[in-house]
Amino acid sequence: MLDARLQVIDTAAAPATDDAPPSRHEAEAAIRTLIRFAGDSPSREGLQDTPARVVRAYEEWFGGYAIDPDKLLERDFETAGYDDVVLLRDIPVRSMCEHHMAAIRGVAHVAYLPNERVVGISKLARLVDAYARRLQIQERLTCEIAETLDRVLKPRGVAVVIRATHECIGSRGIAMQGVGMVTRRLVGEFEREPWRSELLATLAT
Ligand SMILES: Nc1nc2c(ncn2[C@@H]2O[C@H](COP(=O)(O)OP(=O)(O)OP(=O)(O)O)[C@@H](O)[C@H]2O)c(=O)[nH]1
Ligand SMILES: [Zn+2]
Repeated sequence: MLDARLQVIDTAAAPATDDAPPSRHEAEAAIRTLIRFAGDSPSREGLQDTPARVVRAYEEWFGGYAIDPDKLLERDFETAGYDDVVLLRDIPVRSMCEHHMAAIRGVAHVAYLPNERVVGISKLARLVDAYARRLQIQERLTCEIAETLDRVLKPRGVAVVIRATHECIGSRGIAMQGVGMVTRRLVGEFEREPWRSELLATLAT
């Protein structure tokens, strides 16, 4: 009995390393701390369920860590002779900036030049989402999408362009709404003419 009690106390007191995933209980306690930091009371009726809701929301916003992006591209198909650009436009980007944990919202355009194999277009949108739903800077998000598609599918070229607004600029700090950031990563034949100009012209329309 005493041993069991000591064990519980020991576990609770065990120092968590920075990288170890916390329990749900610890995550909810952290939200209660932030509510108090904001100046409100976590025991107030309207806030009582908020820590559990926020933790559930985190599981959605950061669900990308549980996804293996390579696996998304595992199933491919023959091109059936198609060798021109495949471009999926306006894929919604819902991410979080790693500096402020504030929302990044925008769209991604993902293009590739097939090399005998193509993937289902939903997989391109899933690939964007898998990397977006992590703590990100826009530059890394852009590169990770392009490099994964290049490495796994091995097409002749890959291009990823992201246009997004950052809530950390819109609602705090410099507090400027509507400032857009554009990033792009061109790989393989898209780095060179004629595909480079063709792609950029297509995206401008
Ligand atoms: N390059 C890049 N910067 C980003 C991104 N998201 C946010 N930032 C910037 O990251 C920077 C962090 O700079 P710090 O000076 O450490 O943070 P801060 O004091 O909150 O900066 P301010 O936002 O200028 O008040 C800020 O300039 C943000 O605008 C991103 O995706 N890419
Ligand atoms: Zn930020």
